Amino acid sequence: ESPESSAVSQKQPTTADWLMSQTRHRPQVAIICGSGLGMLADTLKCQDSFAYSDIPGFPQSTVQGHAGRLVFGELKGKTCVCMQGRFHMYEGHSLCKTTFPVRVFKLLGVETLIVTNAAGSLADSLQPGDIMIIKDHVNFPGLVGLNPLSGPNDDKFGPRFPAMSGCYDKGLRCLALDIAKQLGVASLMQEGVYAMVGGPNFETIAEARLLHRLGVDAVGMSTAPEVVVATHCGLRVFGLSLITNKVVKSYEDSESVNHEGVLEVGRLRSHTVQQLVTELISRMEINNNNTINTAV
Ligand SMILES: O=P(O)(O)O[C@@H]1C[C@H](O)[C@@H](CO)O1
Ligand code: HPA
Repeated sequence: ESPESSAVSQKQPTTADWLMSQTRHRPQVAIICGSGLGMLADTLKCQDSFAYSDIPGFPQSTVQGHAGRLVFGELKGKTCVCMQGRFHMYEGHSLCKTTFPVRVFKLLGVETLIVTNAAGSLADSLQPGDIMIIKDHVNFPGLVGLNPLSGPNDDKFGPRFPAMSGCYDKGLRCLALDIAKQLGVASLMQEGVYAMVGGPNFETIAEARLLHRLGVDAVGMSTAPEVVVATHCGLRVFGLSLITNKVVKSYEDSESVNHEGVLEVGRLRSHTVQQLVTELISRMEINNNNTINTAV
Protein backbone atom coordinates (compact mmCIF):
# COMPACT_ATOMS: atom_id res chain seq x y z
CA GLU A 1 0.00 0.00 0.00
CA SER A 2 2.98 2.40 0.38
CA PRO A 3 3.34 3.65 -3.21
CA GLU A 4 -0.40 4.18 -3.37
CA SER A 5 -0.57 5.96 -0.02
CA SER A 6 2.12 8.40 -1.18
CA ALA A 7 0.30 9.04 -4.47
CA VAL A 8 -2.98 9.58 -2.64
CA SER A 9 -1.46 11.93 -0.07
CA GLN A 10 0.04 14.07 -2.84
CA LYS A 11 -3.48 14.73 -4.14
CA GLN A 12 -4.92 16.02 -0.86
CA PRO A 13 -3.50 19.57 -1.05
CA THR A 14 -4.70 19.86 -4.67
CA THR A 15 -8.18 18.80 -3.66
CA ALA A 16 -8.22 21.20 -0.70
CA ASP A 17 -6.98 24.10 -2.86
CA TRP A 18 -9.60 23.36 -5.52
CA LEU A 19 -12.40 23.33 -2.93
CA MET A 20 -11.18 26.61 -1.41
CA SER A 21 -11.24 28.19 -4.86
CA GLN A 22 -14.85 27.03 -5.40
CA THR A 23 -16.47 28.01 -2.09
CA ARG A 24 -16.09 30.89 0.33
CA HIS A 25 -16.95 28.60 3.25
CA ARG A 26 -14.01 27.73 5.53
CA PRO A 27 -15.37 24.84 7.62
CA GLN A 28 -14.66 24.35 11.32
CA VAL A 29 -16.70 21.16 11.61
CA ALA A 30 -16.89 18.17 9.24
CA ILE A 31 -19.67 15.57 9.32
CA ILE A 32 -19.49 12.15 7.69
CA CYS A 33 -22.99 10.74 7.08
CA GLY A 34 -23.56 7.02 7.54
CA SER A 35 -25.94 4.80 5.57
CA GLY A 36 -29.35 6.47 5.36
CA LEU A 37 -28.16 9.53 7.33
CA GLY A 38 -27.35 11.83 4.39
CA MET A 39 -30.19 14.15 5.38
CA LEU A 40 -27.86 15.73 7.95
CA ALA A 41 -26.57 17.87 5.09
CA ASP A 42 -30.06 19.29 4.49
CA THR A 43 -29.83 21.36 7.68
CA LEU A 44 -26.94 23.47 6.33
CA LYS A 45 -27.78 27.02 5.25
CA CYS A 46 -26.20 28.91 2.30
CA GLN A 47 -25.09 25.65 0.74
CA ASP A 48 -22.37 25.07 -1.82
CA SER A 49 -22.38 21.45 -2.92
CA PHE A 50 -20.12 19.40 -5.15
CA ALA A 51 -20.62 15.94 -6.64
CA TYR A 52 -17.65 13.74 -5.71
CA SER A 53 -17.20 13.10 -9.44
CA ASP A 54 -16.50 16.83 -9.97
CA ILE A 55 -13.90 17.16 -7.18
CA PRO A 56 -10.32 16.57 -8.34
CA GLY A 57 -8.76 13.58 -6.59
CA PHE A 58 -11.93 12.55 -4.73
CA PRO A 59 -12.94 8.85 -4.64
CA GLN A 60 -16.46 7.87 -5.79
CA SER A 61 -19.36 6.46 -3.72
CA THR A 62 -20.89 3.21 -4.94
CA VAL A 63 -23.28 2.27 -2.10
CA GLN A 64 -27.06 2.86 -2.12
CA GLY A 65 -27.93 5.45 0.56
CA HIS A 66 -24.62 7.31 0.04
CA ALA A 67 -25.37 10.13 -2.43
CA GLY A 68 -21.79 11.13 -3.22
CA ARG A 69 -21.90 14.87 -2.54
CA LEU A 70 -19.80 17.20 -0.44
CA VAL A 71 -21.95 19.97 1.02
CA PHE A 72 -20.60 23.16 2.62
CA GLY A 73 -22.80 25.51 4.65
CA GLU A 74 -23.60 27.28 7.89
CA LEU A 75 -25.27 25.71 10.90
CA LYS A 76 -26.04 27.68 14.06
CA GLY A 77 -23.18 30.09 13.50
CA LYS A 78 -20.60 27.41 12.65
CA THR A 79 -19.26 26.65 9.20
CA CYS A 80 -19.58 22.97 8.29
CA VAL A 81 -18.77 20.54 5.53
CA CYS A 82 -20.79 17.38 5.19
CA MET A 83 -20.00 14.18 3.30
CA GLN A 84 -23.26 12.76 1.93
CA GLY A 85 -21.79 9.35 1.37
CA ARG A 86 -18.63 7.76 2.71
CA PHE A 87 -16.16 5.29 1.30
CA HIS A 88 -15.94 1.72 2.57
CA MET A 89 -13.14 -0.79 2.34
CA TYR A 90 -15.53 -3.38 0.89
CA GLU A 91 -16.18 -1.15 -2.13
CA GLY A 92 -12.64 -1.97 -3.16
CA HIS A 93 -11.12 1.34 -2.03
CA SER A 94 -7.76 1.15 -0.32
CA LEU A 95 -7.88 2.44 3.26
CA CYS A 96 -5.94 5.56 2.33
CA LYS A 97 -8.70 6.32 -0.20
CA THR A 98 -11.52 5.64 2.25
CA THR A 99 -9.96 8.20 4.59
CA PHE A 100 -8.83 10.67 1.88
CA PRO A 101 -11.46 13.30 2.80
CA VAL A 102 -10.37 13.42 6.45
CA ARG A 103 -6.98 14.90 5.58
CA VAL A 104 -8.62 17.21 3.07
CA PHE A 105 -10.81 18.46 5.94
CA LYS A 106 -7.70 19.03 8.05
CA LEU A 107 -6.17 21.05 5.22
CA LEU A 108 -9.38 23.10 4.97
CA GLY A 109 -8.96 24.09 8.63
CA VAL A 110 -11.55 21.76 10.16
CA GLU A 111 -11.11 21.22 13.89
CA THR A 112 -13.87 18.76 14.81
CA LEU A 113 -15.02 15.65 12.95
CA ILE A 114 -18.46 14.14 13.56
CA VAL A 115 -18.77 10.58 12.27
CA THR A 116 -22.11 8.80 12.00
CA ASN A 117 -22.91 5.28 10.91
CA ALA A 118 -25.57 2.61 10.78
CA ALA A 119 -24.73 -0.38 12.97
CA GLY A 120 -26.14 -3.65 14.23
CA SER A 121 -26.52 -4.11 17.97
CA LEU A 122 -24.99 -6.91 20.02
CA ALA A 123 -25.79 -5.40 23.42
CA ASP A 124 -29.16 -6.47 24.82
CA SER A 125 -29.73 -2.87 25.92
CA LEU A 126 -29.56 -1.44 22.38
CA GLN A 127 -32.70 -1.72 20.21
CA PRO A 128 -33.23 -0.72 16.57
CA GLY A 129 -33.84 3.02 16.51
CA ASP A 130 -31.57 3.66 19.49
CA ILE A 131 -28.57 5.94 19.11
CA MET A 132 -25.21 4.88 20.51
CA ILE A 133 -22.62 7.51 21.35
CA ILE A 134 -19.33 5.88 20.42
CA LYS A 135 -17.11 5.73 23.48
CA ASP A 136 -14.37 3.64 21.87
CA HIS A 137 -13.85 1.29 18.95
CA VAL A 138 -12.30 -2.03 18.01
CA ASN A 139 -10.72 -1.67 14.59
CA PHE A 140 -10.60 -5.31 13.46
CA PRO A 141 -8.96 -4.60 10.08
CA GLY A 142 -6.46 -2.36 11.89
CA LEU A 143 -5.55 -5.10 14.37
CA VAL A 144 -4.29 -7.25 11.51
CA GLY A 145 -2.40 -4.47 9.76
CA LEU A 146 -5.05 -3.02 7.45
CA ASN A 147 -4.48 0.53 8.62
CA PRO A 148 -4.79 3.79 6.66
CA LEU A 149 -1.60 5.00 8.38
CA SER A 150 0.46 2.11 6.93
CA GLY A 151 3.28 3.20 4.67
CA PRO A 152 5.60 6.18 5.10
CA ASN A 153 4.40 8.52 7.84
CA ASP A 154 3.54 12.05 6.74
CA ASP A 155 4.98 14.03 9.66
CA LYS A 156 3.08 17.15 8.58
CA PHE A 157 -0.11 15.47 9.72
CA GLY A 158 1.00 13.64 12.83
CA PRO A 159 3.44 11.23 14.50
CA ARG A 160 4.44 7.73 13.35
CA PHE A 161 2.92 6.10 16.45
CA PRO A 162 -0.20 8.02 17.44
CA ALA A 163 -2.06 7.24 20.67
CA MET A 164 -5.67 6.15 20.20
CA SER A 165 -6.80 6.09 23.82
CA GLY A 166 -9.28 8.89 24.25
CA CYS A 167 -9.91 9.29 20.52
CA TYR A 168 -13.63 9.97 21.08
CA ASP A 169 -13.68 13.31 22.87
CA LYS A 170 -15.09 13.04 26.38
CA GLY A 171 -16.36 16.61 26.55
CA LEU A 172 -18.43 16.17 23.39
CA ARG A 173 -19.78 12.82 24.62
CA CYS A 174 -20.98 14.46 27.87
CA LEU A 175 -22.45 17.38 25.95
CA ALA A 176 -24.36 14.97 23.66
CA LEU A 177 -25.85 13.12 26.64
CA ASP A 178 -26.89 16.44 28.14
CA ILE A 179 -28.53 17.50 24.87
CA ALA A 180 -30.34 14.13 24.65
CA LYS A 181 -31.89 14.82 28.06
CA GLN A 182 -32.97 18.30 27.00
CA LEU A 183 -34.53 16.99 23.80
CA GLY A 184 -36.35 14.28 25.74
CA VAL A 185 -34.60 11.44 23.89
CA ALA A 186 -32.25 10.27 26.65
CA SER A 187 -34.02 6.89 26.79
CA LEU A 188 -32.86 6.22 23.20
CA MET A 189 -29.23 7.02 23.91
CA GLN A 190 -26.30 5.36 25.64
CA GLU A 191 -22.56 5.10 25.20
CA GLY A 192 -20.95 1.98 23.80
CA VAL A 193 -18.13 0.32 21.91
CA TYR A 194 -18.30 0.12 18.11
CA ALA A 195 -16.42 -2.53 16.17
CA MET A 196 -15.50 -2.27 12.53
CA VAL A 197 -15.51 -5.43 10.44
CA GLY A 198 -14.58 -5.52 6.76
CA GLY A 199 -17.98 -6.47 5.28
CA PRO A 200 -19.75 -6.49 2.89
CA ASN A 201 -21.50 -9.57 4.28
CA PHE A 202 -23.31 -9.25 7.58
CA GLU A 203 -22.07 -11.43 10.46
CA THR A 204 -22.56 -15.16 10.88
CA ILE A 205 -24.09 -16.24 14.17
CA ALA A 206 -20.71 -17.51 15.39
CA GLU A 207 -19.09 -14.16 14.50
CA ALA A 208 -21.89 -12.29 16.27
CA ARG A 209 -21.40 -14.38 19.41
CA LEU A 210 -17.66 -13.80 19.28
CA LEU A 211 -18.10 -10.01 19.00
CA HIS A 212 -20.61 -10.05 21.87
CA ARG A 213 -18.21 -11.97 24.11
CA LEU A 214 -15.45 -9.52 23.28
CA GLY A 215 -17.49 -6.66 24.71
CA VAL A 216 -18.58 -5.06 21.44
CA ASP A 217 -21.91 -3.20 21.68
CA ALA A 218 -22.46 -2.40 18.00
CA VAL A 219 -20.90 -3.58 14.75
CA GLY A 220 -20.53 -1.87 11.39
CA MET A 221 -18.30 -1.65 8.33
CA SER A 222 -16.78 1.83 8.51
CA THR A 223 -15.76 4.73 10.77
CA ALA A 224 -12.70 3.31 12.57
CA PRO A 225 -10.20 4.14 9.77
CA GLU A 226 -11.61 7.68 9.50
CA VAL A 227 -11.24 8.14 13.25
CA VAL A 228 -7.67 6.79 13.22
CA VAL A 229 -6.64 9.28 10.52
CA ALA A 230 -8.52 12.13 12.22
CA THR A 231 -6.91 11.43 15.60
CA HIS A 232 -3.48 11.15 13.97
CA CYS A 233 -3.81 14.69 12.58
CA GLY A 234 -5.21 16.16 15.79
CA LEU A 235 -8.90 16.48 14.96
CA ARG A 236 -11.37 16.29 17.82
CA VAL A 237 -13.80 13.44 17.12
CA PHE A 238 -17.40 12.71 18.05
CA GLY A 239 -19.16 9.55 16.81
CA LEU A 240 -22.76 8.29 16.70
CA SER A 241 -24.06 4.87 15.65
CA LEU A 242 -27.71 4.63 14.69
CA ILE A 243 -28.76 1.11 15.66
CA THR A 244 -30.62 -0.22 12.64
CA ASN A 245 -30.95 -3.89 13.58
CA LYS A 246 -30.20 -6.51 16.20
CA VAL A 247 -27.39 -8.78 15.05
CA VAL A 248 -28.73 -12.35 14.97
CA LYS A 249 -27.03 -14.31 17.77
CA SER A 250 -29.29 -17.38 17.98
CA TYR A 251 -29.66 -20.36 15.67
CA GLU A 252 -33.37 -20.36 16.60
CA ASP A 253 -33.87 -16.85 15.18
CA SER A 254 -35.24 -16.85 11.64
CA GLU A 255 -34.82 -13.08 11.09
CA SER A 256 -32.04 -11.72 8.93
CA VAL A 257 -30.69 -8.23 8.32
CA ASN A 258 -30.67 -6.43 4.95
CA HIS A 259 -29.47 -3.07 3.66
CA GLU A 260 -33.02 -1.84 2.84
CA GLY A 261 -34.00 -2.32 6.48
CA VAL A 262 -30.88 -0.43 7.54
CA LEU A 263 -31.82 2.53 5.32
CA GLU A 264 -35.43 2.46 6.55
CA VAL A 265 -34.41 2.90 10.22
CA GLY A 266 -32.19 5.79 9.07
CA ARG A 267 -35.24 7.47 7.54
CA LEU A 268 -37.35 6.87 10.67
CA ARG A 269 -34.78 8.38 13.02
CA SER A 270 -33.48 11.09 10.70
CA HIS A 271 -35.20 13.92 12.55
CA THR A 272 -33.80 12.95 15.98
CA VAL A 273 -30.27 12.45 14.65
CA GLN A 274 -30.50 15.80 12.90
CA GLN A 275 -31.68 17.56 16.08
CA LEU A 276 -28.89 16.03 18.15
CA VAL A 277 -26.13 16.89 15.71
CA THR A 278 -27.48 20.43 15.20
CA GLU A 279 -27.59 21.12 18.94
CA LEU A 280 -24.15 19.59 19.43
CA ILE A 281 -22.65 21.81 16.75
CA SER A 282 -24.46 24.82 18.13
CA ARG A 283 -23.12 24.29 21.64
CA MET A 284 -19.57 23.08 20.93
CA GLU A 285 -16.69 25.44 21.37
CA ILE A 286 -14.30 26.02 18.48
CA ASN A 287 -10.68 27.11 18.77
CA ASN A 288 -10.13 28.32 15.20
CA ASN A 289 -6.39 27.70 15.16
CA ASN A 290 -6.23 24.40 13.40
CA THR A 291 -4.42 25.07 10.15
CA ILE A 292 -1.24 23.23 9.22
CA ASN A 293 1.49 24.31 6.90
CA THR A 294 1.75 21.91 3.99
CA ALA A 295 4.38 23.89 2.08
CA VAL A 296 7.36 21.62 2.79
O1 LIG B 1 -21.54 3.83 6.14
P1 LIG B 1 -22.14 2.99 7.23
O2 LIG B 1 -21.12 2.42 8.15
O3 LIG B 1 -23.25 3.71 7.97
O4 LIG B 1 -22.85 1.77 6.49
C1 LIG B 1 -23.37 0.60 7.13
C2 LIG B 1 -22.39 -0.55 6.94
C3 LIG B 1 -22.67 -0.95 5.51
O5 LIG B 1 -22.02 -0.08 4.63
C4 LIG B 1 -24.13 -0.75 5.38
C5 LIG B 1 -24.89 -2.03 5.67
O6 LIG B 1 -26.27 -1.83 5.58
O7 LIG B 1 -24.50 0.22 6.37
N1 HPA C 1 -23.46 -5.60 10.80
C1 HPA C 1 -22.52 -4.88 10.16
N2 HPA C 1 -22.77 -3.68 9.65
C2 HPA C 1 -23.99 -3.17 9.80
C3 HPA C 1 -25.02 -3.85 10.46
C4 HPA C 1 -24.73 -5.15 10.99
O1 HPA C 1 -25.59 -5.82 11.56
N3 HPA C 1 -26.12 -3.06 10.43
C5 HPA C 1 -25.76 -1.93 9.77
N4 HPA C 1 -24.47 -1.98 9.40
